[in-house]
Amino acid sequence: MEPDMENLIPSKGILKNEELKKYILETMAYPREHEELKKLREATVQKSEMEVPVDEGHFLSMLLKMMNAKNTLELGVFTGYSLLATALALPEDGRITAIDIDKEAYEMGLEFIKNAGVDHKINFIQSDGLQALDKLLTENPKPEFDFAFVDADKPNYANALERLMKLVKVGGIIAFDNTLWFGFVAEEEETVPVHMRVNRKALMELNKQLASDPRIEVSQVSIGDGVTLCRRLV
Ligand SMILES: C[S@@+](CC[C@H](N)C(=O)[O-])C[C@H]1O[C@@H](n2cnc3c(N)ncnc32)[C@H](O)[C@@H]1O
Repeated sequence: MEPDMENLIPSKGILKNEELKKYILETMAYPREHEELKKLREATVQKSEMEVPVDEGHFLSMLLKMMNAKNTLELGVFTGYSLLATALALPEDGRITAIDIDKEAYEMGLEFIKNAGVDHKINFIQSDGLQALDKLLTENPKPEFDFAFVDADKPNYANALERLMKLVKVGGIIAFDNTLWFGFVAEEEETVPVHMRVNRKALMELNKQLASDPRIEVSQVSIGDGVTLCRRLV
């Protein structure tokens, strides 16, 4: 094995053409990025590059507005880039239940969410994701969410799906982030950095499962790191 295969951190996202990535960001994404999203992104870069890319933020915003989404859920908040993009897209009386095991990162981003004037839409729950979903199901077993964005631990995506099939309304959308995992889902395992193999395997299994699940309509969107939209049919 190559010595750097253990720790290699590949370029973010599935688009391998750096010039095209730059073109998309510079012509369309950055010019329309909300000022507080930009500040949040710049503050976050110093911590890690885990947030959704700018063009994906626009995509989520457009989708939420097209759906007239009002009540949404997010699993995996980090410093809150996708959360702030969602909060800005929802109407004044919109509501987001945001779950993350890590409160410190959320609190770092909260300053920008407050400056954007949308913090009143957010109910942050510090918890393990599946535990929080189980609690929500016990408290209110009726489906209540229009949209759920899943961006937490990848090996639990399939477990989250089963809970979200009960929490998201029929006709609502469950969106899974990173489903193309840097493009590694289409590469041989030996070429994948060792620390990225567990997630690759989990996401490949999930993609297979989603493709044949009759309870949902699916669309694999090749943006960012791959987003799979699942529309609940039954
Ligand atoms: C990729 S980041 C989310 C990025 C975020 N959507 C954004 O746009 O900035 C993944 C997050 O999932 C959280 N996470 C990981 N495992 C979790 C678990 N079991 N339960 C809840 N949150 C978890 C991590 O703490 C981390 O903040």
